[in-house]
Amino acid sequence: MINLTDEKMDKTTKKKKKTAECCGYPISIFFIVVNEFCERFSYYGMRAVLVLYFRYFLLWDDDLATSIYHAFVALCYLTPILGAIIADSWLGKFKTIIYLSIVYAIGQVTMAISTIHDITDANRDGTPDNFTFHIALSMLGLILIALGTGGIKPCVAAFGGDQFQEHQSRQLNTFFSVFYLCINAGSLLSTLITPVLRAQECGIHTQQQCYPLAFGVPAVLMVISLVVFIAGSGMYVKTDPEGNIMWSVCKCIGFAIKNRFRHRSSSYPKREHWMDWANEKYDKLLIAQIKMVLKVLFLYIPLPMFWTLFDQKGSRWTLQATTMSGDFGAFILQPDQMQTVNPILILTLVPIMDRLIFPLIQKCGLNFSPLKRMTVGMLFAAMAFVSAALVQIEIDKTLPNFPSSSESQLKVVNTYSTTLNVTISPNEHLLIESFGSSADYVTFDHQDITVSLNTNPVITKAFSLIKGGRQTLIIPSDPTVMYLKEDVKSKPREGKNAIRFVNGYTADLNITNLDSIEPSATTNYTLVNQGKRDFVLRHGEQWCEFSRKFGFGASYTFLIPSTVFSDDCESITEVEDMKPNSVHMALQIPQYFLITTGEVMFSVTGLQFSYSQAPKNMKSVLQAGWLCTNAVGNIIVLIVAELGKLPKQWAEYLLFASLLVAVSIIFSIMAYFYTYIDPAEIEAQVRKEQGLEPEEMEKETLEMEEKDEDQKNEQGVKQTKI
Ligand SMILES: C[C@H](N)C(=O)N1CCC[C@H]1C(=O)O
Repeated sequence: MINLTDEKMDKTTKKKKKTAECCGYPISIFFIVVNEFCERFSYYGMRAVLVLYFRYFLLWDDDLATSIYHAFVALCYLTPILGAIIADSWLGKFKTIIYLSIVYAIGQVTMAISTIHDITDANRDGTPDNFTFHIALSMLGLILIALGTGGIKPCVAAFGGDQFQEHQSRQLNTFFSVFYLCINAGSLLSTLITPVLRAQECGIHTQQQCYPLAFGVPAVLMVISLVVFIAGSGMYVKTDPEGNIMWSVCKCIGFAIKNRFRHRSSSYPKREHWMDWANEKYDKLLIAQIKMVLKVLFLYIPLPMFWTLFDQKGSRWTLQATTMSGDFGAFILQPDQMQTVNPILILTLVPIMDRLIFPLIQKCGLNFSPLKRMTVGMLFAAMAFVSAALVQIEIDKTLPNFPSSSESQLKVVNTYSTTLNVTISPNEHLLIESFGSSADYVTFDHQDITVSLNTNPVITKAFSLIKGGRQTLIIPSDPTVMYLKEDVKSKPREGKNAIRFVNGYTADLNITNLDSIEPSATTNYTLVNQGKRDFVLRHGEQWCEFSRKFGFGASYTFLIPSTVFSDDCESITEVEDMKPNSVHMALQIPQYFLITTGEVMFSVTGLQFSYSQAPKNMKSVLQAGWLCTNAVGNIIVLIVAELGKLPKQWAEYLLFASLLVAVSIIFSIMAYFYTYIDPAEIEAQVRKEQGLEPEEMEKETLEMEEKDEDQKNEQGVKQTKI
C-alpha cells in the first residue's frame, strides 16, 4: 500500500521512481556498467583479431581485409539510429537492450563457428575446403554483431542516465566517466587477451591458429553481459516509449517544411523558427522537443572530423609504428600493441581530469563548459597529429631512399670464387669481393642496362630493370647465369624482418621452414619476427645450425658458401638490404597522450552533453546522433585511404591537424551561439503556455494514470513500474 502511494507521488510530481542507492548512486547502475564492460570486451576483443582472420584464414588481400574491416566499424556506428528508433518509439530502452543483445550474442557465436576450419576441411590439410561457407557465415555474424552492438549502444548510455534523479546531476556526470572507464577497461583487457588466444594452436584434425577461441571468448562475454543486465532487472527505472515518436517527428518536420513553402510570399509574417510553421497542426510540446534535438544535431555537423583523426590510430599510426623499434629493454612491444596505450591512458586520465584538472579549472573561476571542453579536445587531437608529423620527419631521416615510380634500383651480390669488377652501362663501376655485395643500391633513371664482368673471357649480359622497383643482381658460382631477383621496396609489415638465402653450396639445401633450395638459387623472402631466430641447414646427413638476432623492419640476404658444413655455418655472410628501424616507438607516446587527453575532453563530455540536452522521450535518438559522428568519421578514413596519400606522410599528418584546427574554430563559433537548456524545464514551460498549470498537469496525469492502472488491473495485466 505504502509503495503504491510512493509510486503515485512520484508520478504526480513527474519525478522518477527512486531506486535503492549506495553512496548516493542508484545500485542499478552497477549492473549497467558491468554490462558495458563485458560488451566492450566482446566488441574490441573480436575487432582485435578480425583483420588477421580476414587476411590469414579467409586469405583476403590487405586492401580487401582493411576495407571490410573499416566498413564493419562504420556500420557498428550507424546502427545506433535503428536501436534508438526501436527504443524511443516502440520497445523502450530496457527491452531493446535485451532483444538486441540476444541478436549480438547470436552474431558472436555465428562468427566463432565460422572460424572452425575443421567444419569444411574434409581433406584434413589444415585449410578450409569451402571458403564460401566460411565467408557467408562470418558476414552473417558480422551483420548481426553490428546490429547488436550499434543498436544497444545509444540505449545503454541513455538507460544508465535514466537511473538518476533530477537532483543527482553531479553523480550523473561521474556515471558517464565511470561508464567510459568500463568501456576502456573492457577494451584494454580484450585487446591484450584475444591476440594471445589466437596465437594458440587448436583443431580436431589439424592444429591451426585458434581463431575459434579468440572469437569464442568474446561470444561468452556477450552472453555474460546479457545475464548481468537481466540480473539487475528488478532495480531499474524503466521509462516507457511514448508511441511512435520518430514517425511523429518526421511528419511534424515534413509539415513545417511544406507549410513554410506554401507561405513563402513576403506578405506572410515571419516566424521565430522554421519549425514554428508546424504550429497549425502539431502539439507545441512536440515542436519544442524537435527544436531542442535539431539544435544539438546541427552542432554535431563538424564533429566527425575528430573521429577521422582518432580512428587513424589503428591504421596510419600502427603503420608508422612498423617503421620504429619496439625494444623497451624489459619487454618488446609489437607495432599493433602500441594501440593499447590509448585505453591505458584513458584509465589514468579520466580520474585525473575528473578529480583534479576540471575542479582546479573551476576553482580558478574559469567557466569550462562542455562545448568548450569539446573544442579543447579537438585541439589536443590536432596537436597529436603535429606530434605524429614530427616523429615521421625523424623516421624519414632513417628510412632507405626508395626509388620513385620512374626510377629503378640495383644492388649486386657476388657468390663467385674471386673478387669481380662489375661494369653497369653506361658508367657504373663496382668492385665486389667474393661473397660480398655492393655497398648500397645504385639508382637508375632508365630500365635497360648492360652488365660486364671482368672474368676471362669477359661476360656481358643485358637486363631490363623494374620501374619503381628494387632488385639484386645475383652472380652465382657460374657467372654466365647471373640473374636478377626482386627485393622488398618498403618496410616489411608489422615490424617483421624479410630474409632470404642464396645457395652457394654445390648441392640442394634444406633450411628450417623454407622449401628446398637448389645450388646457385635464391629463396623468396620469408618474414621473421624480432628476436633471436635459429635456422638449421641440411644436406643429407650433414647439417649445421645458424643463429641470428633480429631487430625491427630490416631485410637481409644470407650468402651460403660451399664451405658451410665444414665450418659449422660460421662462413654464412649477411648482406643488409634494409637497415633495422632505429627510431624508438616510445616517441609515439606523446601523440597517444595528446589524442587520449583530447578523447577524454571530447568523447566523455559529448556523451554527457548528448544525454543532458535531449528531451526525455528522445534521449536514445540523440545518443545515436552522437555515435553517428563516429560512423561518418570512419567513412571519411575509408575515403581518404582509397584516395591515396600525399607523397610525404608527415605532410598528410599536418594537413589533418590543420583541418581539425579549422573545424574546431567553426565548432567554437557554433558553440558560442548555443544556449544550454534544461529540457525538463522547457517542457514544463510549454505545458504551462498551453494552459496546463503544474497542479492541473499533476492532477491530469494522476487521473489518467489511475484510469490506466484500473484498466490494467481489471484486465489482470501485471503493472510495469515507471
Ligand atoms: C577505446 C576508445 N578509447 C573508446 O573508448 N571509444 C572509441 C569510440 C568511442 C569509445 C567507445 O565507446 O568504444
